[in-house]
Amino acid sequence: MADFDGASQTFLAWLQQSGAQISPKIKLEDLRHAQAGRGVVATQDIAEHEVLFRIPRTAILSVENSILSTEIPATTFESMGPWLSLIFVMLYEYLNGDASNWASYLSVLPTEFNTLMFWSEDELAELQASAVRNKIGKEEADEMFMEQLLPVIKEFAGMFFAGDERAQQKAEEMRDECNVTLMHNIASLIMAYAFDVEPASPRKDVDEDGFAEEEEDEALPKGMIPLADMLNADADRNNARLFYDNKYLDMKALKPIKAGEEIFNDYGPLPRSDLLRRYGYITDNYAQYDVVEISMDLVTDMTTAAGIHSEERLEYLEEQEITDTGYDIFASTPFTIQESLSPELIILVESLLLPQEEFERLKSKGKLPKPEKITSKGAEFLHKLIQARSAQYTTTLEEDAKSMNAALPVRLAPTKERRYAMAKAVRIGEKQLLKQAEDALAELMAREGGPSKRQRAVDDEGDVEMGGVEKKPRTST
Ligand SMILES: C[S@@+](CC[C@H](N)C(=O)[O-])C[C@H]1O[C@@H](n2cnc3c(N)ncnc32)[C@H](O)[C@@H]1O
Repeated sequence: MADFDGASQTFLAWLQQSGAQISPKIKLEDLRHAQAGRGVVATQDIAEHEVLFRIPRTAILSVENSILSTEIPATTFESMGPWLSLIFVMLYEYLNGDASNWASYLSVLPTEFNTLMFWSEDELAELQASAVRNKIGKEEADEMFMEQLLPVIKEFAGMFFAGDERAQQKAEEMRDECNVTLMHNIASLIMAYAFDVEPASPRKDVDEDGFAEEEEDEALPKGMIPLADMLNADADRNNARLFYDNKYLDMKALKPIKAGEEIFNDYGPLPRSDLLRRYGYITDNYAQYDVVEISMDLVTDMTTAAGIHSEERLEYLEEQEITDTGYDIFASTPFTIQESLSPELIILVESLLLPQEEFERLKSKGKLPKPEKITSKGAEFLHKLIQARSAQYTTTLEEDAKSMNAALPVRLAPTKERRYAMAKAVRIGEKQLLKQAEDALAELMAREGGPSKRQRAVDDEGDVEMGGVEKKPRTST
């Protein structure tokens, strides 16, 4: 406890010496009793728009501020991209130990994680058929470290190991398991802590609210922003946000905050599966963003079994940017097919069900079936598809509900039990979405007069112009 609080105090003192201004109305709190590490808490009432702390850009742990950027060509960083470049720089700072400018900051960052990357096989198995299991990316990261990071470390070994005469040998030793683990730890830190840092001079490509396109955010340099990254998050409890200025970054209150309340940043509208993958925790407040994915492989199996698979039609749908590796069902309240079912999936199914003549007619006009008009055949097929997706999970929703252990709150359970419980909450959320979709489709079929009784004739009003599909963003991969 003393070490933990001592490290917090040393960190805050270092940050202030580095030019940060921290409001006396906040403190860094030990929230380990709630499995939330450190967090920032108000010690006095705070008004809306009040600045909670101000961090100079020079204190950001980034490529730009690292000594490596003065010694290593910009093209090397460009070829590595923002993520790998920051791993490279953080690795350098970690290996520098107490000599690093950021040593006091690095010592308050965790060395153990609950993110999916670090789960054992039996823990991951509790997620059952959740698509998030295919998005952990451990092997891809290993490959990136070996094929892109190690060659750069070797090339600049003299600089990276600060003139050590064993520099080349040390660069070779970066392949060792303990060093690869360190790379994974740093990558995990970046995933849960780093910010996409807006440049000092404002960009032209932001919208009226100051937000950039997602692809442009991806190209932004990543940086570790001390203290800004000590804020936890909990879906709709967000009460603070970081504002980018020329020389400083200001964390400001978005609403009045009472003394004793925790200060929360916004990690985004993440489904609980993704929250677990990136941040290693979940809360019920994120259930509103839950998603279940139906893979294209399953769609292909089912369309083949139904005798409606058509390469020619899939090619056309690919040209129209309808096909994907998977299709999401989103949470909605109240649940509706239109809000929750991926329009691309509906278009795909309806296109494969069309009589050839009808398909040819649409194709010749560059059109697609309308996603808001589901035929009875379409509903019947989607219903079967959803049942098949549910069957991919090894237990049913009812079985999960029966074995729910209410005795111990998730946040207090020992690590393994907590991971099991978090995985179970994720898979239950996904199964609930499937059940809601199944029920809504069954209702639609009943309304339409039973399976296949009525098939909508596609006319000119029944199709959409190219590009007329409003896409919801897929969950990140
Ligand atoms: C940006 S950091 C926040 C600071 C972190 N609590 C610490 O001690 O370093 C993100 C990490 O904080 C934890 N976290 C954030 N919000 C949380 C919450 N509402 N409940 C539990 N843990 C949370 C998770 O471990 C997450 O990966």
